[in-house]
Amino acid sequence: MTARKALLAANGLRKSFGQTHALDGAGLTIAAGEVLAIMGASGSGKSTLLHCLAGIVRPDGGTITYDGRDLAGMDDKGRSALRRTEFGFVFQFGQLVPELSCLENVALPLRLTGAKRKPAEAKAMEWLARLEVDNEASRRPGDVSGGQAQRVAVARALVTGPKVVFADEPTGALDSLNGEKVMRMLTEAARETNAAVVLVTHEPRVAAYSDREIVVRDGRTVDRELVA
Ligand SMILES: Nc1ncnc2c1ncn2[C@@H]1O[C@H](COP(=O)(O)OP(=O)(O)OP(=O)(O)O)[C@@H](O)[C@H]1O
Repeated sequence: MTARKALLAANGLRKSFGQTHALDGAGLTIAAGEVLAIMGASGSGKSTLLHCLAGIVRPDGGTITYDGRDLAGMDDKGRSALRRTEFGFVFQFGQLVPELSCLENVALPLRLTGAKRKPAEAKAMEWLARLEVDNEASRRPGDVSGGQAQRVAVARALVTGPKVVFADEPTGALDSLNGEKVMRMLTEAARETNAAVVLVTHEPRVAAYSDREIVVRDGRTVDRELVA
């Protein structure tokens, strides 16, 4: 457990899909700026836990508090506003809009919160440069490599200055060299901006970029240090 104040805290989370109990009492805390890895076997409930924490899925039971607010009890509108303004997302595949250029993709979250095109694209360009993909700015996601596309996705997740970045197997489709580069850049940028990162992965090498690891087993969470 961390001694720092929790930014995001979940307790006793339960979520079922029909007869499947995906979450069965899961809980965790994450502090501002902390990088937390959620590990566990396939089907153990990692993604469901991340989706609940990010306000994408509403749990059947349990509590989620984000920055003093009751996230689990918020309506769809409140949760979607929170996702737009406070959270960033990096998934394994498909999060970039194929019809837009890499630059337009990174500028999009800013445009959705009302920014004008020029300042949004200027800021997007800064983030593309930071992730070393500014040369791909005018290309479409389908015309760049998988590793480059994932770095564009990281730029898009961070451009709004989120408090929490949710990353679900962000390196799952990459070879190990590109995976390490994405992880290094994601965690460095998050640390510089004091964003917390909730990282779902089954790869120890990816989890090694975190400050702390928890393991999900049959829908329950266990601190890695307590696992034999
Ligand atoms: N939308 C859904 N409908 C039905 N069952 C679901 C749904 N989402 C998850 N499940 C089930 O809930 C359980 C937990 O799934 P979850 O995706 O959270 O596991 P995971 O640990 O992320 O797995 P993986 O590492 O394979 O992605 C699994 O048995 C899964 O089949």
